[in-house]
Amino acid sequence: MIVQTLSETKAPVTEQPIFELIEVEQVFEVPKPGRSLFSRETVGLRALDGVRLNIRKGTSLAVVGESGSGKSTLLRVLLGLDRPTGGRALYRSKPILEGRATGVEFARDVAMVYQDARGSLDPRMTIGALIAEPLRHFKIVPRQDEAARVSQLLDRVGLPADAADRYPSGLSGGQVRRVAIARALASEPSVLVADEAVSGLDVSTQAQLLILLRSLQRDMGLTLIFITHDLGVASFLCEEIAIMYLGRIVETGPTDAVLDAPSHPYSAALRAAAPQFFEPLSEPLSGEIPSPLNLPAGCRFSTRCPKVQDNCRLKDPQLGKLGPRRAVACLHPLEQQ
Ligand SMILES: Nc1ncnc2c1ncn2[C@@H]1O[C@H](COP(=O)(O)OP(=O)(O)OP(=O)(O)O)[C@@H](O)[C@H]1O
Repeated sequence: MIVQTLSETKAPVTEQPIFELIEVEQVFEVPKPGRSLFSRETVGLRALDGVRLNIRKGTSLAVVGESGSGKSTLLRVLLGLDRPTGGRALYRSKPILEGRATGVEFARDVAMVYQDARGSLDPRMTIGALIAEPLRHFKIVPRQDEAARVSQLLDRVGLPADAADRYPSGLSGGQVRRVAIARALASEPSVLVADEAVSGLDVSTQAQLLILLRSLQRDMGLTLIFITHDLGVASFLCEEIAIMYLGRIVETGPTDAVLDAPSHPYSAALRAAAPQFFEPLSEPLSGEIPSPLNLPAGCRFSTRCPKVQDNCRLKDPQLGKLGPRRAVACLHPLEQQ
């Protein structure tokens, strides 16, 4: 099987991506392991390493990977919370700036639903005031129309209008997530970024929230970027998937195609580890993800890969095109049926 590197491939022209990550690196200086108490020696921890990703406008993308694979770091770069130490991160073809410098337009257009929804809401404010806050901040509607817009937003996320007078402490976990979604939608964003937005809830509440998020994404034409550990969630919610391992994207493409016939052994192992959704195809993953302070030589998955071959320990595979909208970083990708 021939795998070209992306830079060699002339992809057919599609719509302009809303986000582009070009060889993005994020290196954190951390205390050197085993240093003496008084030493200030540091080493670079490569949380993101040569990440290349185009996110098309209006798509839904799941970013999946084990703990420590770099999902949250990627998200912080996309949100302009951290500036990458290398490469380029673009939003609508312009560099993403950091913090306040991202500007009002970016803050309005790219909304976030945090994993800790309850913690992200001020417990002293009513739900109505919490949702009105971004309406006012971004001057979305005149003051006299705020209450009506709050009711509309509550209705859109499946909460009754009288929820506006309640406080976060009076709501269930699922209801609080709905409030966080309503608040994110208040600024009329075109991008919604959600970090494990349905984790830690019972299965039926999770299902209701996933149905809500899917209908919002489709009806409003939102670009949805969804971070999750759960392949079942990714497959239900997202048209596209990017699978991360140790700071790299190792496989990306349409979710159904990737999950039906994974090309990277890591993707296959993740799928095999989700028996509630899939028939096991290959052996589940064994061992821990290595430390990013001590990256394996060659392919970084080589220490755990059931298909490892000699050259995998020597050569570091780059993400290469595998077909239309599909790419994989593996020297010996699994054969596609
Ligand atoms: N501010 C930081 N300083 C130092 N190291 C960091 C920092 N943020 C993240 N890291 C390290 O970068 C690597 C990637 O972390 P990240 O939180 O992005 O992973 P993740 O895939 O989101 O994990 P999880 O699913 O557990 O949230 C980890 O080794 C983590 O310890």
